[in-house]
Amino acid sequence: MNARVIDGKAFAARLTQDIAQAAGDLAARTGTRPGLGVVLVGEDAASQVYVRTKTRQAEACGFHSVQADLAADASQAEILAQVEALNADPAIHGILVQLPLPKGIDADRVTQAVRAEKDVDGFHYLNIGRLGAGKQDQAFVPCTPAGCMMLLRDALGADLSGRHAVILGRSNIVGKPMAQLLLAANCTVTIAHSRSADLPALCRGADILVAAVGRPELVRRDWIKPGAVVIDVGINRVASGDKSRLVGDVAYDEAAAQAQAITPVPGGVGPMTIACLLLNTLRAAHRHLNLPDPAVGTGTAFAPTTTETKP
Ligand SMILES: Nc1nc2c(c(=O)[nH]1)N[C@@H](CN(C=O)c1ccc(C(=O)N[C@@H](CCC(=O)O)C(=O)O)cc1)CN2
Ligand SMILES: [Mg+2]
Repeated sequence: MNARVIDGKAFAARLTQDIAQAAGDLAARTGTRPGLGVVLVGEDAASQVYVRTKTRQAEACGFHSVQADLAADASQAEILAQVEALNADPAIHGILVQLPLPKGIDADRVTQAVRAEKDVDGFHYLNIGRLGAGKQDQAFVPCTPAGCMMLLRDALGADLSGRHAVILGRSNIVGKPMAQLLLAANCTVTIAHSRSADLPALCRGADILVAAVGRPELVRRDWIKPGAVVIDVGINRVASGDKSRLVGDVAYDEAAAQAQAITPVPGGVGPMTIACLLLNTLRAAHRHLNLPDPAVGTGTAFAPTTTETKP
């Protein structure tokens, strides 16, 4: 088999265009531009790139955007004061604090300080709870899993019912919310992690395999059921001669020989994370104005299935 490449970069570009259009419509109708506030602490090179991309793309969509850069040795009180200032700013509808935060800072304390209605990362316990209770339409869903769902539906169609989804990794940012979203889509869900017995055998049972463990090329050819769809969330920088290159959690060439469809790294899930952040910010602005969520991200290729609520 030669897998179809799921082009997350192109998908994200189309979605971002729709977001820009909807932001323009909102501004014309109400005079309100969606506002995004980003907090960056320290000088982690990758975080600087991600934050710059978020701010640049928000502005390209016509959003108002504010970026607060704090020194690596900023105190927890200083970071919390910055979050409070954005919470209080009526022009800001969405706030994110870029992770990871420097050692010594209580990341939970900081992420929980973001008001739930501005929590466009979906990290606030209220949003986590809404998602867990099957109320994702009222929640902000974390951006990476939201993007993975869109790519999955693009590959497999809107109805994922009955598929066996295996998620490698149980992080709060990806693995756990991904499990909730797949469950809401009526998949049978297995979460596998570092303590699970026989990871290759668990993965071989997957119609949908989502790898999010941060271990370069952990998933090999014989971990993949022929015809599976593979979503690679890993972004690992590895040495390559005297340079470095990015690889996912999946050995790409090996997996592409087995799978029906696969996301590349780079150019797969990563760009979707940023597009979904913009979409959450657009939704936050609509909710702030008591308007229904915009019909962006809900077209055929984006459409969620009805959630089965019976046990
Ligand atoms: N507050 C948050 N912090 C972090 C999140 C998040 O969603 N919210 N996710 C990651 C980092 N991240 C966004 O913040 C992110 C990571 C990667 C990409 C991306 O587009 N990657 C490219 C490759 C980039 C490269 O060359 O290095 C790709 O995969 O094509 C976007 C966003 C942790 N922190
Ligand atoms: Mg990627």
